[in-house]
Amino acid sequence: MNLPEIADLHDTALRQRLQQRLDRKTKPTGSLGRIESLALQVGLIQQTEAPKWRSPQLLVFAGDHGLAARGVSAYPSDVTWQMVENFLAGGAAVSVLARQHGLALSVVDAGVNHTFAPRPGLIDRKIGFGTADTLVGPAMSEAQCVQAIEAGRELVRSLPGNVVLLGEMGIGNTSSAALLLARLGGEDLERCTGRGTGLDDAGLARKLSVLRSVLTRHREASTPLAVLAAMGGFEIAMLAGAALEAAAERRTVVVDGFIAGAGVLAAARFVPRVLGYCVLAHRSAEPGHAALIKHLGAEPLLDLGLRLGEASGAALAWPLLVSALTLLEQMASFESAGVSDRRDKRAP
Ligand SMILES: O=C(O)c1ccc[n+]([C@@H]2O[C@H](COP(=O)([O-])O)[C@@H](O)[C@H]2O)c1
Ligand SMILES: Cc1cc2nc[nH]c2cc1C
Repeated sequence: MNLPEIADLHDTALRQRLQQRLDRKTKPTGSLGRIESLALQVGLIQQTEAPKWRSPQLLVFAGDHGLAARGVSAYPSDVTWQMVENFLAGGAAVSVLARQHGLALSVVDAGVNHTFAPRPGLIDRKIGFGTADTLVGPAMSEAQCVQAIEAGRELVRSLPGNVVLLGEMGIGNTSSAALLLARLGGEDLERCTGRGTGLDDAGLARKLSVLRSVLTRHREASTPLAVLAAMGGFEIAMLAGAALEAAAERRTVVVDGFIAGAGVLAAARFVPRVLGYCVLAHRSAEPGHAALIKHLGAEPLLDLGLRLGEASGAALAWPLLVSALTLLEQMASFESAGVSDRRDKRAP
């Protein structure tokens, strides 16, 4: 597989200049908290003291999962294609948020078990009509997995802009994400597995038992590609490819929730530097996300109890990303505003 080169972000001189620029703004040092580290990160990604957003692209990768037939989700697989129709018709949460924030929304058919009529906003990169049942064999062949990663890369290459917001849709994909986290992150499966779309206690116990058997079934899969092929999904592999290409092109990568994060974890097992380009939009209510966030090494922007997916958290976080760069650009400095930057020596 062809993997892209991703530059490191260790330009210490630029980091210092960005930090100085932030520190000269009319505010107590560091008082804009996470917004400041965000502006600094994006400045390093864009290699400038004056970063700007251009043509943000909201991408929702959709795919079906053979394992869904095992009762690991509260909803049937048909919801995947039905929600894709809803995204395109403008009625889903992400459609509303994309409209509200003026974000270009593309829905990518990575492998939904349905044939869609072509239309604007729908990108056909179908690898298959859903993955195979990972309990009986690999979800996809390694060749299909490479095809999905490369399709994600090629897709980003074809889009304008310097920031992508990545999300997904796929009934059963919290199972894939949990399995990837367990195997690629070395976490206990119990810590990685949650209720997804809303399983009850019995459903959660069934899901855990199915996933335990899947992990045993694929205990021999050792390379990141083998693991992703065995237990991933078409939409997850394609999202991983999109993240890799975006980082290689110095685009900022805004990562939605638990499943999108698992895609980025897989991407990081191929090229670790991808993580420096990622902004985690939010902390998902799916319990495995806490462990995943540790592996991704970044502090999420929002913590709203979201567990929807479809890039809705990324779209909700977007105004914060806009604010970070607008503040860096437009806030007055102590000098320009004539505000004293000396701390009061009388303070204890
Ligand atoms: O992004 C998240 O953190 C998240 C957490 C729980 C569920 N989801 C969404 O719910 C679907 C997967 O849930 P499940 O129960 O079918 O595995 C899929 O379409 C995801 O977009 C998403
Ligand atoms: C209705 C519904 C909408 C979703 N959006 C993302 N995952 C979803 C799962 C369900 C079930």
